[in-house]
Amino acid sequence: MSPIVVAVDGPAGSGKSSVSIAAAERLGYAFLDTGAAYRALAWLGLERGVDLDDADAVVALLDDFDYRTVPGADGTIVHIGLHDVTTAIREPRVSAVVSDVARIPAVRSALNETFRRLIDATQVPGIVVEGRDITTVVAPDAAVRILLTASEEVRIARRSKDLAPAQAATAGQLRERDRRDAQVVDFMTAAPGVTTLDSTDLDFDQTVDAVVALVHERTGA
Ligand SMILES: Nc1ncnc2c1ncn2[C@@H]1O[C@H](COP(=O)(O)OP(=O)(O)O)[C@@H](O)[C@H]1O
Ligand SMILES: Nc1ccn([C@@H]2O[C@H](COP(=O)(O)OP(=O)(O)O)[C@@H](O)[C@H]2O)c(=O)n1
Repeated sequence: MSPIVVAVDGPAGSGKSSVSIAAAERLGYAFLDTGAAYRALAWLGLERGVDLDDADAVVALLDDFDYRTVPGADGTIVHIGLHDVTTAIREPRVSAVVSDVARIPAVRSALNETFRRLIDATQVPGIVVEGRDITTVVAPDAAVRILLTASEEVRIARRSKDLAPAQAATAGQLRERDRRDAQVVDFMTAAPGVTTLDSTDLDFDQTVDAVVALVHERTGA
């Protein structure tokens, strides 16, 4: 049977990963972080010294992109081949170039196929899938579709808290990544049928509660 899909989109630092992981745990659902795959491909490109502005060269990386994920205690453990890249893909040097990889249409369609396969293979009743175009492109028929937002100021403050001072991403970097990503997919306005959840004035637990409540409301479960 197809799993219940909870699709969550939103800009950087809105809480998509952390809130989705906690909501999935409460619901007994699986969790899929689609951004991790874009980050892993960008990491591989950097590792191989590929010019990420060269779309053909980036697409060629897909032939040799042995992407594997395993659920971990704090989120997804990401491997490329035998390499554990879980931490490396979150580094600012990857955040700085991931949008270059994500803007290539052939990359998006290949990764979307992977995401749909992973969703179909879900062994539990549901899966929370988070990214930028899940409600609109990857799973537009999802039972629950949420746009998770928060003011830019709050998103930057939340994100800076996660990074070591030496790594602190500037407000400018986050703003620039959102600006470039928004040229490819619209994750700032809710598509028809998508519920906007603004977490600016909600704490973490309140945000998770709101997602779980919406899932119960929409699925009757
Ligand atoms: N409603 C909230 N209130 C306070 N902190 C939050 C809230 N939602 C998320 N956070 C925190 O903000 C940070 C960024 O969240 P994250 O899940 O990485 O965002 P995204 O995946 O959208 O980039 C994390 O430290 C997370 O724990
Ligand atoms: N569905 C998705 C998910 C991520 N992405 C790209 O992948 C990057 C990293 O996504 P992410 O979800 O890890 O980013 P954060 O919001 O966690 O910082 C984004 O900046 C986008 O360029 C995308 O294009 N489409």
